[in-house]
Amino acid sequence: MRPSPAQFDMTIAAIRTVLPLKAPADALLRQFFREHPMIGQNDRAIIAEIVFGILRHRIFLECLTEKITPHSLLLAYLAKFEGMNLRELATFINDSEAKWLARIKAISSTSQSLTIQAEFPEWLVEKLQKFMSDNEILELGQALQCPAPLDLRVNTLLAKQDEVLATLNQQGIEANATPYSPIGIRLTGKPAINKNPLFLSGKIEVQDESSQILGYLLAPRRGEMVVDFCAGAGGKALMLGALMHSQGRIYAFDISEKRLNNLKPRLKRSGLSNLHPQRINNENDARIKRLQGKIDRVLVDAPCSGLGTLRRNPDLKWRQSPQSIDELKTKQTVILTSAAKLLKPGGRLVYATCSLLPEENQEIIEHFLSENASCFTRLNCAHILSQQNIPLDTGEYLQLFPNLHHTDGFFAAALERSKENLA
Ligand SMILES: C[S@@+](CC[C@H](N)C(=O)[O-])C[C@H]1O[C@@H](n2cnc3c(N)ncnc32)[C@H](O)[C@@H]1O
Repeated sequence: MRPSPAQFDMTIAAIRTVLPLKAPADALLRQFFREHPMIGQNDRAIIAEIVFGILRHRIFLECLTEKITPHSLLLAYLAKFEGMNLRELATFINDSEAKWLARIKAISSTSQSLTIQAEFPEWLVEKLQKFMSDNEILELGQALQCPAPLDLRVNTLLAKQDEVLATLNQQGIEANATPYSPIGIRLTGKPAINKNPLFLSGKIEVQDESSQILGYLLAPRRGEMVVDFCAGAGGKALMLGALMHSQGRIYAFDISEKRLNNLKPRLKRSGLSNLHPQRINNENDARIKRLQGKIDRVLVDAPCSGLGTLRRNPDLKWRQSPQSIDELKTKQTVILTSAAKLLKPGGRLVYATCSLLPEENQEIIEHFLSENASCFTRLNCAHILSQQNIPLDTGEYLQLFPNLHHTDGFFAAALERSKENLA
Protein backbone atom coordinates (compact mmCIF):
# COMPACT_ATOMS: atom_id res chain seq x y z
CA MET A 1 0.00 0.00 0.00
CA ARG A 2 1.77 3.16 -1.27
CA PRO A 3 -0.52 6.21 -0.85
CA SER A 4 -0.30 9.09 -3.31
CA PRO A 5 0.19 12.58 -1.78
CA ALA A 6 -3.59 13.20 -2.04
CA GLN A 7 -4.37 9.85 -0.37
CA PHE A 8 -1.76 10.62 2.32
CA ASP A 9 -3.54 13.89 3.23
CA MET A 10 -6.99 12.24 3.19
CA THR A 11 -5.70 9.45 5.42
CA ILE A 12 -4.43 11.97 7.97
CA ALA A 13 -7.87 13.59 8.02
CA ALA A 14 -9.48 10.14 8.47
CA ILE A 15 -7.13 9.24 11.36
CA ARG A 16 -7.99 12.57 13.02
CA THR A 17 -11.70 11.65 12.86
CA VAL A 18 -11.31 8.05 13.99
CA LEU A 19 -8.60 8.09 16.65
CA PRO A 20 -10.37 9.68 19.59
CA LEU A 21 -12.52 6.49 19.27
CA LYS A 22 -15.65 8.12 20.60
CA ALA A 23 -17.61 5.45 18.68
CA PRO A 24 -16.70 2.20 16.87
CA ALA A 25 -13.92 2.86 14.31
CA ASP A 26 -15.90 1.46 11.36
CA ALA A 27 -18.84 3.78 12.14
CA LEU A 28 -16.49 6.78 12.45
CA LEU A 29 -14.83 5.94 9.15
CA ARG A 30 -18.23 5.61 7.43
CA GLN A 31 -19.14 9.03 8.86
CA PHE A 32 -15.84 10.47 7.52
CA PHE A 33 -16.59 9.12 4.03
CA ARG A 34 -20.17 10.49 4.18
CA GLU A 35 -18.74 13.91 5.02
CA HIS A 36 -16.24 13.64 2.12
CA PRO A 37 -18.36 12.27 -0.74
CA MET A 38 -15.78 13.25 -3.36
CA ILE A 39 -13.41 10.50 -2.12
CA GLY A 40 -13.69 7.65 -4.66
CA GLN A 41 -14.09 3.91 -3.98
CA ASN A 42 -10.47 3.06 -4.64
CA ASP A 43 -9.19 5.82 -2.33
CA ARG A 44 -11.68 4.75 0.36
CA ALA A 45 -10.35 1.19 0.29
CA ILE A 46 -6.75 2.42 0.68
CA ILE A 47 -7.62 4.86 3.49
CA ALA A 48 -9.64 2.21 5.37
CA GLU A 49 -6.85 -0.35 5.07
CA ILE A 50 -4.26 2.08 6.44
CA VAL A 51 -6.47 3.38 9.28
CA PHE A 52 -7.25 -0.19 10.41
CA GLY A 53 -3.57 -1.13 10.00
CA ILE A 54 -2.64 1.73 12.35
CA LEU A 55 -5.26 0.60 14.89
CA ARG A 56 -3.93 -2.98 14.73
CA HIS A 57 -0.37 -1.81 15.49
CA ARG A 58 -1.15 1.30 17.50
CA ILE A 59 0.61 0.30 20.73
CA PHE A 60 3.94 -0.35 18.97
CA LEU A 61 3.55 2.70 16.71
CA GLU A 62 2.91 4.99 19.68
CA CYS A 63 5.99 3.75 21.45
CA LEU A 64 8.09 4.59 18.35
CA THR A 65 6.69 8.10 18.19
CA GLU A 66 7.79 10.95 20.46
CA LYS A 67 4.93 13.29 19.66
CA ILE A 68 1.84 11.26 18.78
CA THR A 69 -0.06 12.91 15.94
CA PRO A 70 -2.02 11.48 12.98
CA HIS A 71 0.92 12.54 10.77
CA SER A 72 3.60 10.78 12.86
CA LEU A 73 1.48 7.62 13.30
CA LEU A 74 0.91 7.43 9.56
CA LEU A 75 4.61 7.90 8.77
CA ALA A 76 5.66 5.29 11.34
CA TYR A 77 3.05 2.85 9.99
CA LEU A 78 4.10 3.29 6.36
CA ALA A 79 7.76 2.88 7.25
CA LYS A 80 7.37 -0.09 9.62
CA PHE A 81 4.39 -2.03 8.25
CA GLU A 82 4.11 -1.07 4.58
CA GLY A 83 7.85 -1.27 4.00
CA MET A 84 8.14 2.22 2.47
CA ASN A 85 11.73 3.49 2.37
CA LEU A 86 12.93 7.05 2.97
CA ARG A 87 13.09 7.79 -0.74
CA GLU A 88 9.44 6.75 -1.18
CA LEU A 89 8.44 8.82 1.85
CA ALA A 90 10.53 11.86 0.82
CA THR A 91 7.56 13.94 -0.40
CA PHE A 92 5.86 13.61 3.02
CA ILE A 93 8.76 14.34 5.42
CA ASN A 94 11.25 16.98 6.55
CA ASP A 95 14.90 16.36 7.57
CA SER A 96 14.26 15.64 11.23
CA GLU A 97 11.44 13.21 10.35
CA ALA A 98 13.82 11.49 7.91
CA LYS A 99 16.32 10.98 10.77
CA TRP A 100 13.59 9.74 13.11
CA LEU A 101 12.25 7.28 10.50
CA ALA A 102 15.76 5.99 9.77
CA ARG A 103 16.17 5.38 13.52
CA ILE A 104 12.85 3.55 14.02
CA LYS A 105 13.35 1.43 10.90
CA ALA A 106 16.04 -0.38 12.89
CA ILE A 107 13.85 -1.04 15.95
CA SER A 108 12.41 -4.54 16.02
CA SER A 109 9.12 -5.31 17.79
CA THR A 110 10.67 -8.55 19.10
CA SER A 111 12.81 -6.51 21.52
CA GLN A 112 9.67 -5.00 23.09
CA SER A 113 7.55 -5.98 26.10
CA LEU A 114 4.76 -8.58 25.80
CA THR A 115 2.14 -5.80 25.86
CA ILE A 116 3.71 -4.15 22.81
CA GLN A 117 4.45 -7.34 20.88
CA ALA A 118 0.99 -8.79 21.47
CA GLU A 119 -0.65 -5.35 20.96
CA PHE A 120 -2.79 -5.87 24.05
CA PRO A 121 -3.33 -3.19 26.70
CA GLU A 122 -1.79 -3.90 30.13
CA TRP A 123 -5.14 -4.77 31.77
CA LEU A 124 -5.89 -7.36 29.09
CA VAL A 125 -2.47 -9.02 29.37
CA GLU A 126 -3.07 -9.29 33.14
CA LYS A 127 -6.43 -10.97 32.57
CA LEU A 128 -5.01 -13.38 29.95
CA GLN A 129 -2.02 -14.29 32.15
CA LYS A 130 -4.44 -15.90 34.62
CA PHE A 131 -4.98 -18.80 32.18
CA MET A 132 -2.41 -18.51 29.37
CA SER A 133 1.38 -18.60 29.18
CA ASP A 134 3.21 -15.55 27.82
CA ASN A 135 4.00 -17.50 24.63
CA GLU A 136 0.33 -18.33 24.09
CA ILE A 137 -0.61 -14.67 24.66
CA LEU A 138 2.00 -13.60 22.12
CA GLU A 139 0.78 -16.06 19.48
CA LEU A 140 -2.82 -14.99 20.07
CA GLY A 141 -1.94 -11.29 19.93
CA GLN A 142 0.04 -11.73 16.71
CA ALA A 143 -2.83 -13.65 15.06
CA LEU A 144 -5.26 -10.89 16.09
CA GLN A 145 -3.05 -8.29 14.37
CA CYS A 146 -3.70 -9.89 10.95
CA PRO A 147 -6.80 -8.89 8.96
CA ALA A 148 -9.51 -11.58 8.98
CA PRO A 149 -10.24 -13.46 5.74
CA LEU A 150 -13.69 -13.10 4.17
CA ASP A 151 -15.85 -16.13 5.03
CA LEU A 152 -19.17 -16.86 3.36
CA ARG A 153 -22.03 -19.12 4.39
CA VAL A 154 -23.99 -20.89 1.68
CA ASN A 155 -27.73 -20.52 2.16
CA THR A 156 -28.64 -24.19 1.85
CA LEU A 157 -32.25 -23.28 1.14
CA LEU A 158 -31.17 -21.87 -2.23
CA ALA A 159 -27.78 -23.38 -3.12
CA LYS A 160 -25.16 -26.04 -2.45
CA GLN A 161 -21.58 -25.42 -1.33
CA ASP A 162 -19.98 -27.08 -4.39
CA GLU A 163 -22.18 -25.14 -6.84
CA VAL A 164 -21.28 -21.83 -5.18
CA LEU A 165 -17.58 -22.75 -5.17
CA ALA A 166 -17.75 -23.58 -8.89
CA THR A 167 -19.52 -20.29 -9.69
CA LEU A 168 -17.01 -18.25 -7.68
CA ASN A 169 -14.12 -19.98 -9.43
CA GLN A 170 -15.75 -19.28 -12.83
CA GLN A 171 -15.93 -15.62 -11.80
CA GLY A 172 -12.18 -15.72 -11.12
CA ILE A 173 -12.65 -15.44 -7.34
CA GLU A 174 -10.27 -17.72 -5.43
CA ALA A 175 -12.36 -19.62 -2.88
CA ASN A 176 -12.11 -22.83 -0.86
CA ALA A 177 -14.36 -24.83 1.46
CA THR A 178 -13.81 -23.91 5.13
CA PRO A 179 -12.15 -26.65 7.20
CA TYR A 180 -14.94 -27.11 9.78
CA SER A 181 -18.27 -25.68 8.64
CA PRO A 182 -19.81 -27.91 5.93
CA ILE A 183 -21.51 -24.86 4.39
CA GLY A 184 -18.66 -22.35 4.67
CA ILE A 185 -16.45 -20.83 1.97
CA ARG A 186 -13.26 -18.87 2.59
CA LEU A 187 -12.17 -16.32 -0.01
CA THR A 188 -8.50 -15.64 -0.59
CA GLY A 189 -8.93 -11.94 -1.43
CA LYS A 190 -11.56 -9.34 -0.55
CA PRO A 191 -13.78 -8.94 -3.62
CA ALA A 192 -16.83 -6.65 -3.30
CA ILE A 193 -19.09 -9.58 -2.57
CA ASN A 194 -22.21 -7.50 -1.86
CA LYS A 195 -22.52 -6.73 -5.58
CA ASN A 196 -22.10 -10.37 -6.61
CA PRO A 197 -25.19 -12.09 -8.13
CA LEU A 198 -24.73 -14.96 -5.63
CA PHE A 199 -25.13 -12.47 -2.77
CA LEU A 200 -27.94 -10.48 -4.37
CA SER A 201 -29.93 -13.68 -4.98
CA GLY A 202 -29.56 -14.77 -1.33
CA LYS A 203 -27.39 -17.82 -2.09
CA ILE A 204 -24.53 -16.57 0.12
CA GLU A 205 -24.16 -14.46 3.25
CA VAL A 206 -21.00 -13.08 4.83
CA GLN A 207 -20.40 -14.98 8.08
CA ASP A 208 -17.23 -15.99 9.92
CA GLU A 209 -16.78 -19.75 10.15
CA SER A 210 -16.91 -19.60 13.97
CA SER A 211 -20.49 -18.26 13.84
CA GLN A 212 -21.49 -21.01 11.43
CA ILE A 213 -20.31 -23.67 13.89
CA LEU A 214 -22.77 -22.24 16.40
CA GLY A 215 -25.69 -23.27 14.18
CA TYR A 216 -24.45 -26.87 14.25
CA LEU A 217 -24.18 -26.77 18.04
CA LEU A 218 -27.77 -25.64 18.41
CA ALA A 219 -28.78 -28.07 15.61
CA PRO A 220 -32.44 -26.98 15.29
CA ARG A 221 -34.73 -29.42 13.47
CA ARG A 222 -37.55 -28.90 11.00
CA GLY A 223 -40.78 -27.83 12.66
CA GLU A 224 -39.23 -26.80 16.00
CA MET A 225 -39.83 -23.62 18.01
CA VAL A 226 -36.57 -21.69 18.23
CA VAL A 227 -35.52 -18.41 19.85
CA ASP A 228 -32.47 -16.37 18.90
CA PHE A 229 -32.47 -14.22 22.05
CA CYS A 230 -29.87 -11.63 20.96
CA ALA A 231 -30.42 -11.77 17.22
CA GLY A 232 -28.88 -8.41 16.25
CA ALA A 233 -28.75 -8.18 12.46
CA GLY A 234 -29.73 -11.85 12.35
CA GLY A 235 -26.61 -13.50 10.94
CA LYS A 236 -27.12 -16.59 13.09
CA ALA A 237 -30.93 -16.59 12.97
CA LEU A 238 -30.75 -16.76 9.16
CA MET A 239 -28.52 -19.80 9.34
CA LEU A 240 -30.85 -21.49 11.86
CA GLY A 241 -33.77 -20.89 9.46
CA ALA A 242 -31.91 -22.61 6.62
CA LEU A 243 -30.94 -25.56 8.88
CA MET A 244 -34.67 -25.93 9.63
CA HIS A 245 -35.52 -25.89 5.88
CA SER A 246 -37.70 -22.86 6.63
CA GLN A 247 -40.08 -25.06 8.65
CA GLY A 248 -41.15 -24.37 12.23
CA ARG A 249 -40.73 -20.92 13.80
CA ILE A 250 -37.78 -18.78 14.85
CA TYR A 251 -38.26 -15.69 16.98
CA ALA A 252 -35.38 -13.27 16.43
CA PHE A 253 -35.42 -11.04 19.54
CA ASP A 254 -33.24 -8.03 20.23
CA ILE A 255 -33.53 -4.78 22.17
CA SER A 256 -32.12 -2.81 19.22
CA GLU A 257 -34.61 -1.77 16.55
CA LYS A 258 -31.74 -0.54 14.38
CA ARG A 259 -30.02 -3.94 14.37
CA LEU A 260 -33.25 -5.81 13.68
CA ASN A 261 -33.91 -3.42 10.78
CA ASN A 262 -30.60 -4.53 9.27
CA LEU A 263 -31.96 -8.08 9.32
CA LYS A 264 -34.89 -7.17 7.04
CA PRO A 265 -33.11 -6.98 3.63
CA ARG A 266 -31.13 -10.12 4.50
CA LEU A 267 -34.32 -11.95 5.39
CA LYS A 268 -35.89 -10.89 2.07
CA ARG A 269 -32.92 -12.24 0.10
CA SER A 270 -32.79 -15.48 2.10
CA GLY A 271 -36.10 -16.96 0.92
CA LEU A 272 -36.97 -17.91 4.54
CA SER A 273 -40.55 -17.73 5.74
CA ASN A 274 -40.10 -19.06 9.29
CA LEU A 275 -38.13 -16.15 10.83
CA HIS A 276 -39.92 -13.51 12.90
CA PRO A 277 -37.87 -10.51 14.09
CA GLN A 278 -39.33 -8.85 17.19
CA ARG A 279 -37.95 -6.02 19.29
CA ILE A 280 -38.11 -6.58 23.04
CA ASN A 281 -37.72 -3.96 25.77
CA ASN A 282 -35.40 -6.09 27.86
CA GLU A 283 -34.77 -9.73 28.81
CA ASN A 284 -37.94 -9.74 30.95
CA ASP A 285 -40.24 -8.49 28.20
CA ALA A 286 -43.83 -9.78 28.29
CA ARG A 287 -43.23 -11.61 24.96
CA ILE A 288 -40.47 -13.61 26.60
CA LYS A 289 -42.66 -14.45 29.59
CA ARG A 290 -45.44 -15.72 27.30
CA LEU A 291 -43.06 -18.18 25.63
CA GLN A 292 -41.66 -19.67 28.85
CA GLY A 293 -41.41 -23.47 28.73
CA LYS A 294 -42.49 -23.62 25.06
CA ILE A 295 -39.24 -23.46 23.10
CA ASP A 296 -37.15 -26.37 21.76
CA ARG A 297 -33.87 -24.53 21.07
CA VAL A 298 -32.58 -21.20 22.37
CA LEU A 299 -29.51 -19.38 21.15
CA VAL A 300 -27.96 -16.74 23.41
CA ASP A 301 -25.31 -14.92 21.38
CA ALA A 302 -24.69 -12.64 24.32
CA PRO A 303 -23.48 -9.04 24.24
CA CYS A 304 -19.78 -9.29 25.11
CA SER A 305 -16.43 -7.50 25.02
CA GLY A 306 -15.86 -8.76 21.44
CA LEU A 307 -12.16 -9.26 22.18
CA GLY A 308 -12.11 -12.36 19.95
CA THR A 309 -12.88 -10.12 16.95
CA LEU A 310 -9.88 -7.81 17.25
CA ARG A 311 -8.83 -8.79 13.70
CA ARG A 312 -11.93 -6.91 12.49
CA ASN A 313 -12.45 -4.47 15.36
CA PRO A 314 -8.98 -3.56 16.70
CA ASP A 315 -10.45 -0.45 18.36
CA LEU A 316 -12.22 -2.64 20.97
CA LYS A 317 -8.91 -2.77 22.88
CA TRP A 318 -9.46 0.87 23.81
CA ARG A 319 -13.23 0.82 23.93
CA GLN A 320 -13.34 -1.98 26.52
CA SER A 321 -11.98 -1.86 30.08
CA PRO A 322 -12.15 -3.98 33.25
CA GLN A 323 -15.20 -1.88 34.27
CA SER A 324 -17.07 -2.42 30.98
CA ILE A 325 -16.38 -6.15 31.26
CA ASP A 326 -17.84 -6.22 34.78
CA GLU A 327 -20.99 -4.57 33.45
CA LEU A 328 -21.18 -7.09 30.59
CA LYS A 329 -20.89 -10.01 33.03
CA THR A 330 -23.96 -8.80 34.91
CA LYS A 331 -25.88 -8.44 31.63
CA GLN A 332 -24.76 -11.88 30.41
CA THR A 333 -25.95 -13.51 33.64
CA VAL A 334 -29.41 -11.93 33.56
CA ILE A 335 -29.91 -12.65 29.85
CA LEU A 336 -28.89 -16.30 30.28
CA THR A 337 -31.19 -16.73 33.28
CA SER A 338 -34.15 -15.30 31.42
CA ALA A 339 -33.44 -17.12 28.13
CA ALA A 340 -33.12 -20.48 29.93
CA LYS A 341 -36.70 -20.19 31.19
CA LEU A 342 -37.94 -20.39 27.60
CA LEU A 343 -36.87 -24.01 27.21
CA LYS A 344 -39.19 -27.00 27.21
CA PRO A 345 -37.97 -29.96 29.24
CA GLY A 346 -35.43 -31.72 27.01
CA GLY A 347 -34.73 -28.47 25.11
CA ARG A 348 -31.25 -27.18 24.26
CA LEU A 349 -29.68 -23.78 24.92
CA VAL A 350 -26.42 -22.59 23.39
CA TYR A 351 -24.68 -19.67 25.12
CA ALA A 352 -21.98 -18.02 23.03
CA THR A 353 -19.70 -14.99 22.99
CA CYS A 354 -16.87 -13.71 20.84
CA SER A 355 -14.87 -12.96 23.99
CA LEU A 356 -11.56 -14.58 24.92
CA LEU A 357 -12.09 -14.20 28.67
CA PRO A 358 -13.29 -17.04 30.94
CA GLU A 359 -15.12 -14.48 33.10
CA GLU A 360 -17.56 -13.85 30.19
CA ASN A 361 -17.61 -17.51 29.19
CA GLN A 362 -17.00 -20.57 31.40
CA GLU A 363 -17.54 -18.60 34.61
CA ILE A 364 -20.98 -17.38 33.48
CA ILE A 365 -21.99 -20.96 32.64
CA GLU A 366 -20.55 -22.48 35.79
CA HIS A 367 -22.31 -19.91 37.96
CA PHE A 368 -25.59 -20.59 36.11
CA LEU A 369 -25.21 -24.35 36.53
CA SER A 370 -24.43 -23.99 40.23
CA GLU A 371 -27.70 -22.05 40.68
CA ASN A 372 -29.75 -24.44 38.50
CA ALA A 373 -28.07 -27.77 39.16
CA SER A 374 -31.27 -29.82 39.22
CA CYS A 375 -32.66 -28.37 35.98
CA PHE A 376 -29.76 -28.14 33.52
CA THR A 377 -26.89 -30.31 32.38
CA ARG A 378 -23.97 -29.34 30.20
CA LEU A 379 -23.62 -31.14 26.87
CA ASN A 380 -20.30 -31.98 25.27
CA CYS A 381 -19.76 -29.64 22.32
CA ALA A 382 -17.13 -31.86 20.64
CA HIS A 383 -19.59 -34.75 20.80
CA ILE A 384 -22.48 -32.74 19.27
CA LEU A 385 -20.22 -31.64 16.41
CA SER A 386 -18.74 -35.09 15.77
CA GLN A 387 -22.30 -36.50 15.46
CA GLN A 388 -22.64 -34.11 12.51
CA ASN A 389 -19.25 -35.13 11.05
CA ILE A 390 -17.59 -31.88 12.09
CA PRO A 391 -14.06 -32.74 13.29
CA LEU A 392 -13.63 -30.00 15.86
CA ASP A 393 -12.76 -31.22 19.34
CA THR A 394 -12.04 -28.41 21.79
CA GLY A 395 -13.60 -30.36 24.67
CA GLU A 396 -16.85 -29.82 26.61
CA TYR A 397 -16.89 -26.19 25.59
CA LEU A 398 -16.32 -24.90 22.08
CA GLN A 399 -13.33 -22.57 22.16
CA LEU A 400 -11.94 -21.18 18.95
CA PHE A 401 -8.79 -19.09 18.61
CA PRO A 402 -7.55 -17.24 15.49
CA ASN A 403 -4.01 -18.62 15.93
CA LEU A 404 -5.27 -22.23 16.12
CA HIS A 405 -8.49 -22.34 14.09
CA HIS A 406 -8.15 -19.32 11.75
CA THR A 407 -11.51 -17.99 12.90
CA ASP A 408 -12.49 -15.19 15.26
CA GLY A 409 -11.97 -16.00 18.93
CA PHE A 410 -15.21 -17.67 19.99
CA PHE A 411 -16.73 -19.51 22.94
CA ALA A 412 -19.87 -21.62 23.22
CA ALA A 413 -21.48 -23.90 25.78
CA ALA A 414 -24.45 -26.20 25.14
CA LEU A 415 -26.93 -26.89 27.95
CA GLU A 416 -29.94 -29.20 28.12
CA ARG A 417 -32.95 -28.65 30.33
CA SER A 418 -33.82 -31.77 32.28
CA LYS A 419 -37.38 -33.01 32.74
CA GLU A 420 -37.66 -31.38 36.16
CA ASN A 421 -39.25 -27.99 36.77
CA LEU A 422 -37.24 -24.82 36.93
CA ALA A 423 -36.71 -23.14 40.28
C1 LIG B 1 -23.21 -10.35 19.94
S1 LIG B 1 -24.54 -9.38 19.44
C2 LIG B 1 -25.54 -10.51 18.55
C3 LIG B 1 -25.14 -10.70 17.11
C4 LIG B 1 -26.13 -11.51 16.30
N1 LIG B 1 -26.48 -12.74 16.94
C5 LIG B 1 -25.65 -11.78 14.88
O1 LIG B 1 -25.35 -12.93 14.56
O2 LIG B 1 -25.58 -10.82 14.10
C6 LIG B 1 -25.43 -9.14 20.93
C7 LIG B 1 -26.81 -8.53 20.75
O3 LIG B 1 -27.46 -8.56 22.01
C8 LIG B 1 -28.39 -7.49 22.01
N2 LIG B 1 -28.83 -7.29 23.41
C9 LIG B 1 -28.25 -6.57 24.40
N3 LIG B 1 -28.97 -6.68 25.54
C10 LIG B 1 -30.01 -7.49 25.26
C11 LIG B 1 -31.12 -7.97 26.04
N4 LIG B 1 -31.26 -7.63 27.31
N5 LIG B 1 -31.99 -8.80 25.45
C12 LIG B 1 -31.85 -9.14 24.13
N6 LIG B 1 -30.83 -8.71 23.34
C13 LIG B 1 -29.93 -7.89 23.90
C14 LIG B 1 -27.61 -6.35 21.38
O4 LIG B 1 -28.48 -5.35 20.89
C15 LIG B 1 -26.84 -7.08 20.28
O5 LIG B 1 -27.50 -7.00 19.06
